[in-house]
Amino acid sequence: MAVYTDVAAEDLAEFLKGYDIGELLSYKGIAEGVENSNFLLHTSNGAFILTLYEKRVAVDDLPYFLSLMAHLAERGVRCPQPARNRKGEVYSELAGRPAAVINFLEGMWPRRPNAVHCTGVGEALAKMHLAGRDFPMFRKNPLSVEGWRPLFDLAAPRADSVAPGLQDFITRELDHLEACWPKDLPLGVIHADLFPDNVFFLGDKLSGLIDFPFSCNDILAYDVAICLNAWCFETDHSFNVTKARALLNAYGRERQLSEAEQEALPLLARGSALRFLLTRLVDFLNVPPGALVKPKDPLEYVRKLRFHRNVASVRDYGLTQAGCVA
Ligand SMILES: Nc1ncnc2c1ncn2[C@@H]1O[C@H](COP(=O)(O)OP(=O)(O)OP(=O)(O)O)[C@@H](O)[C@H]1O
Ligand SMILES: N[C@@H](CCO)C(=O)O
Repeated sequence: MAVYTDVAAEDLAEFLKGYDIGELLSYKGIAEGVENSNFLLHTSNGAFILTLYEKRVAVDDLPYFLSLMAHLAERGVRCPQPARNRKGEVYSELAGRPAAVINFLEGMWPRRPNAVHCTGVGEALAKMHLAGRDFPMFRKNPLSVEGWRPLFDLAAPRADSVAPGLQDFITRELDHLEACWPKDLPLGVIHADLFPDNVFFLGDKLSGLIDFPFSCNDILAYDVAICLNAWCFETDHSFNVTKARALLNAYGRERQLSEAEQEALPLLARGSALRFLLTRLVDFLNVPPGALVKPKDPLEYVRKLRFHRNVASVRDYGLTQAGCVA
């Protein structure tokens, strides 16, 4: 359960007096997520989510992703909206952390994603990329290729305690990706963490996207690669090409991937696998004492990375050749 920071009832009640969202009736910590502390609030006006932003979220970045959520919603992308307090601010401070209240989104994230879910996420991702084209703010991705080595430095000395040879494996991968990372692919606003637990469905119909603190400006196809990793592998670690084809097809119907983007997919997927391997490894080695959180398995992403290293062409992702979908 991700509650790193506890909130006393009287502090929360005081904090909520600054908002016009009703009287606090109840609240509880949410048993999901690993990054931030989340609480479900019930007030006399309905249900809300309170987030206290933790280590990976800089206060200066809050206006970017809270404004992005408003921008996307105005363009038809379903996502929660930040509430404004009586001073007009979308975030303020609670229990010593930056905190925001957003509206509760109906739906459930899929515990066992199928090809229909993958179609939904491919379509929603492309629509988000298109809706982000006129978003005026800019945020560089701190977890893109330049950010990986500093992250690795935090974990390298203890990496082999997680799996023998891991330090060497990551070093070689990092050297390769830093040398070959693509420079000329289309850029835009990306979600950067669109995992199944961040996409809600009502039945088979996608009801919304959540969790924007990693959103930033980066290579659009990198976001597609993140989704391939997050949605298209089975629990036995095998790659499911039917799901990948569904995701890529649906994405392509809204925003066609260029030939260069398709050719770069295996490399982008390797990079995305390394990014999540590294953040998971750092978290695994540094669980804060007393935090109610179950760290995610870094080695899952070693397996995914190995898969992409052996990908010979985009056919392995369900694409017949650049520009055509099988
Ligand atoms: N707007 C919302 N409406 C309904 N439930 C929400 C909403 N936002 C968050 N949740 C609930 O809180 C859980 C954790 O939220 P979230 O994924 O944002 O946590 P996180 O720790 O910031 O992220 P993560 O570990 O996925 O990066 C979600 O799985 C969901 O159950
Ligand atoms: N989605 C991430 C955690 C939040 O960034 C992971 O599964 O490693």
